[in-house]
Amino acid sequence: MDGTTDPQPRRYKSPSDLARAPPSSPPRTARITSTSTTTITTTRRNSPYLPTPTELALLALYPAILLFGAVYAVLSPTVPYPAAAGQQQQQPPPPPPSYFARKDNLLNTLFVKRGWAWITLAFASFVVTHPALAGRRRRLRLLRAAVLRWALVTVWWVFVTQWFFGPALIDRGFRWTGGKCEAVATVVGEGREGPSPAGVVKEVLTAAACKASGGRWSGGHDISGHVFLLVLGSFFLVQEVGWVVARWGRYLGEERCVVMRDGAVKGAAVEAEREGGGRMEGVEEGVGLPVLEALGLGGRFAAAVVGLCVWMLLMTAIYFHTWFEKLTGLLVALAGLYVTYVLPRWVPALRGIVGLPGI
Ligand SMILES: CCCCCCCC/C=C\CCCCCCCC(=O)SCCNC(=O)CCNC(=O)[C@H](O)C(C)(C)COP(=O)(O)O
Ligand SMILES: Nc1ncnc2c1ncn2[C@@H]1O[C@H](COP(=O)(O)O)[C@@H](OP(=O)(O)O)[C@H]1O
Repeated sequence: MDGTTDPQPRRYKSPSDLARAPPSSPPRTARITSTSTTTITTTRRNSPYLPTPTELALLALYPAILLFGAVYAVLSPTVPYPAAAGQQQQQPPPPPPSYFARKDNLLNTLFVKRGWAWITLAFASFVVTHPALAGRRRRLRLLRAAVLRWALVTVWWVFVTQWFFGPALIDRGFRWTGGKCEAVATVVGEGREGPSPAGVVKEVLTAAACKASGGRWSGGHDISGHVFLLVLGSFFLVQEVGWVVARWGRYLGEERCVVMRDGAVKGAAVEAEREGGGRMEGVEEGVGLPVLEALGLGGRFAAAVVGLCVWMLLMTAIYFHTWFEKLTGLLVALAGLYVTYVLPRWVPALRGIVGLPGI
């Protein structure tokens, strides 16, 4: 079809018409159609302020898993509900209803408890080996931005679970909501060991220190660290691997949109090409490859790590915490993901530093 001879009145807006619209306008579903004498490519314009439809569909899996776990825990006769309630009673806890309800299950001790190291390893093996990230100039630029995004999510993981200028945010949140370390049996440490009356409150600032001193961390809102880490880590890998492979193999007909410095809204690839970095020069083509092959070894390793995260998230959803603690774990992870992957789409200065995966 020749785009120059169109007797019909125009039913669509041109890219420049759409770009001129104020950035605060509601998410658009208009189609941008660019024509040449030989091909027509159609791209859906998405809001730069929100994840794309595919990203939203993937993100929706997380609350769906948490909801499924909560419903399963209520309906299953073998799962005591709420699972965390056992921690609040003096009696010995009931036997675990399944292997994965045990805190010492192998996947928990070897995978989740070292979760950030696994996620980092999967990410590193993908970015170092995947052919889509080849090409001299491209490689350096893409690697630098990818490592900066890794640093951003890693800082968020550190602040939330490990250290935030003192106790981590999870520990601070627990104390802000009235939580305390109660002595339950014996006091260990400070050179003495002996019985301590149950219920005595000890001045301890972190869950780990409380546990180490033989106390029980109780009374506050305990954001689920597992839900936080598993959501943050798995979606980080989905972003870093997914966009690179999807663009390389042209699996997705959708594009992330970005706000340019002049306020115009454009497809992310258009911006990259303008700056001379979007074309995959010197990069082996991935079009037509089955997805498993296109992922490469590093991508398959990352996919396996994502699979384990999803499985362990389901186990946490069924056997641990209250639904509200799991919900806050999810929200805190989503906040970090938004800042790393969506904020740069509408803040050009930030995009100039951390870039977008695959662009
Ligand atoms: C991306 C960088 C590219 C550089 C390439 C270099 C290549 C390096 C190759 C491999 C290095 C892999 C090791 C990287 C280390 C990165 C730093 C770490 O992640 S070390 C920390 C490991 N620890 C964890 O992962 C702990 C995870 N656990 C938790 O956060 C918590 O236990 C919990 C939140 C899951 C639960 O809390 P709890 O109180 O209930 O236990
Ligand atoms: N999927 C899972 N498998 C095993 N244990 C889990 C788990 N999810 C959460 N837990 C345990 O439940 C407790 C609270 O988890 P979190 O706050 O990280 O979500 C932690 O116990 P411990 O801290 O005693 O190991 C953690 O190990």
